[in-house]
Amino acid sequence: MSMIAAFYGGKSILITGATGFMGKVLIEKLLRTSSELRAIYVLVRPKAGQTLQQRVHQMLDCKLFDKVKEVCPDLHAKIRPISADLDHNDLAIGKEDMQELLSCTNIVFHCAATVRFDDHLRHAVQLNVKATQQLLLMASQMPKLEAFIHISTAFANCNLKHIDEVVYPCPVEPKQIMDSMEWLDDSIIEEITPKLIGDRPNTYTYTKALGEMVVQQESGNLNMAIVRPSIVGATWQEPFPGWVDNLNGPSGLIIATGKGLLRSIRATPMAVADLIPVDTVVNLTLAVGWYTAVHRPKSTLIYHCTSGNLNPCKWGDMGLQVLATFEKIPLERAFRRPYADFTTNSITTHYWNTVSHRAPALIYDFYLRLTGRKPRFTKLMNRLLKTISMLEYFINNSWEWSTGNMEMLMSELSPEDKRELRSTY
Ligand SMILES: CCCCCCCCCCCCCCCCCCCC(=O)SCCNC(=O)CCNC(=O)[C@H](O)C(C)(C)COP(=O)(O)OP(=O)(O)OC[C@H]1O[C@@H](n2cnc3c(N)ncnc32)[C@H](O)[C@@H]1OP(=O)(O)O
Ligand SMILES: NC(=O)C1=CN([C@@H]2O[C@H](COP(=O)(O)OP(=O)(O)OC[C@H]3O[C@@H](n4cnc5c(N)ncnc54)[C@H](OP(=O)(O)O)[C@@H]3O)[C@@H](O)[C@H]2O)C=CC1
Repeated sequence: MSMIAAFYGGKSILITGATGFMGKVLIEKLLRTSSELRAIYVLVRPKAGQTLQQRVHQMLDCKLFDKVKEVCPDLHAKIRPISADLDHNDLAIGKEDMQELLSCTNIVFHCAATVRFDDHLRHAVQLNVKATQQLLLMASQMPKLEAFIHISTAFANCNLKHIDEVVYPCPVEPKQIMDSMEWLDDSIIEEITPKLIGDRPNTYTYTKALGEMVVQQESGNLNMAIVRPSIVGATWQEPFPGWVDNLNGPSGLIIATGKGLLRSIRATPMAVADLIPVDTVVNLTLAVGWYTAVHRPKSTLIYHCTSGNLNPCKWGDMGLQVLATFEKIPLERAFRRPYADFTTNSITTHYWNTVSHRAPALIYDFYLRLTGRKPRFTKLMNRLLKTISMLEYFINNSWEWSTGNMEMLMSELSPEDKRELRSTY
């Protein structure tokens, strides 16, 4: 058994964001490789009319957990759902649940966040800043806590071209931002949001940077680390290649290309596409948890989980690979033959959006109306173009992330654990 997997044996682990894309892969890896762990507490909010037990059962029923069920038949017993809602200042955790979390938790992985780029600043601050502060307060009352791992994003400081593994201060202190959200009304917050986020593209990257400042300022004596993944895509190898469960980041646009919906996108083909498979992010995150607990660094270390300076790929190459893949393995019921190209200026982008996106959607919806069916392509195309407008910033810029801490961590790993992590770089 790997040194890292053995470390988690007997441990009680608290995961926020467990029902999310990364959270599911984190749980799967822990259960598959450290089945001797004591318990995984998952903070889950009741959603879409489902109880948290129903949500957890539905989560464990997905294909991702097929392999785990072979090696960890009692996986349902290992998972302890805890009702919580990070939209509430007290996280809406019941008294008894809170007592158990405080008394038992050895490791915290804080993955929960709003990852929407267009979230209202009030909500983004609540989830990505205030909830982090609340969890740090909880962690400070955990006598058995060995490590608290905060998942941020490599784009928290995307307003810089070169980003080191340090926490960069934001112009306004997180406490002032959180306090102002208590009394400003939504319309005023909307008015001042552009000034507050400054040269960051959205509330997501801004509030992830604020969350890092809270970790730095309010972690006290906690044994902390921050992991900054870049653009997280489908699984590379574990538990099987190609698993993804959302349309975020590249996934939605790749599928839209395969369906023949996306025909052109404004991108800089020579810009670095810093993509990282979700299982690599999880492997690094578990290694960070182990290293932080065992070696107890003197300060909060930040680890860039990025590929750009170790195994660079350009958007142009990625686009060609996407098209070649769909040539070989076409998606079912495609709207058109997959073909897409990059545009590099606003005029050609506007032209191709009209000719290749809006017009065909209008024509097809007209046909659907004529044949008595509900039109839907114009709405879908508008959403796709809105998504692209949000993502364009990230595919027309390049960043350089230092990876000293990540490479130091790799040097501390056993050959077996190193192989798991190096499989991607
Ligand atoms: C030349 C060849 C080209 C080949 C193509 C390859 C191009 C790849 C480009 C990849 C670019 C990737 C850049 C990513 C950068 C991320 C950087 C930061 C990473 C992080 O740290 S956080 C994780 C990333 N976060 C996100 O990606 C969130 C971004 N999304 C949003 O913020 C919202 O989805 C958005 C964009 C504001 C849209 O909101 P909204 O209109 O409200 O839509 P919903 O999200 O509610 O979804 C409504 C509806 O649409 C479906 N949907 C969502 N996304 C997509 C999509 N990308 N494509 C198609 N359809 C999509 C969704 O399923 C919903 O459907 P319903 O049926 O449920 O209504
Ligand atoms: N995906 C990516 O490309 C990248 C992600 N990251 C970071 O990784 C982490 C996980 O991201 P990812 O898995 O993609 O995100 P997802 O959107 O897939 O998951 C977000 C998780 O947070 C939970 N959550 C959201 N709001 C609440 C709430 N009010 N109360 C309780 N839980 C809540 C969600 O629960 P529910 O299921 O109930 O909605 C879900 O489990 C985030 O911190 C993100 O910033 C960093 C870099 C890249």
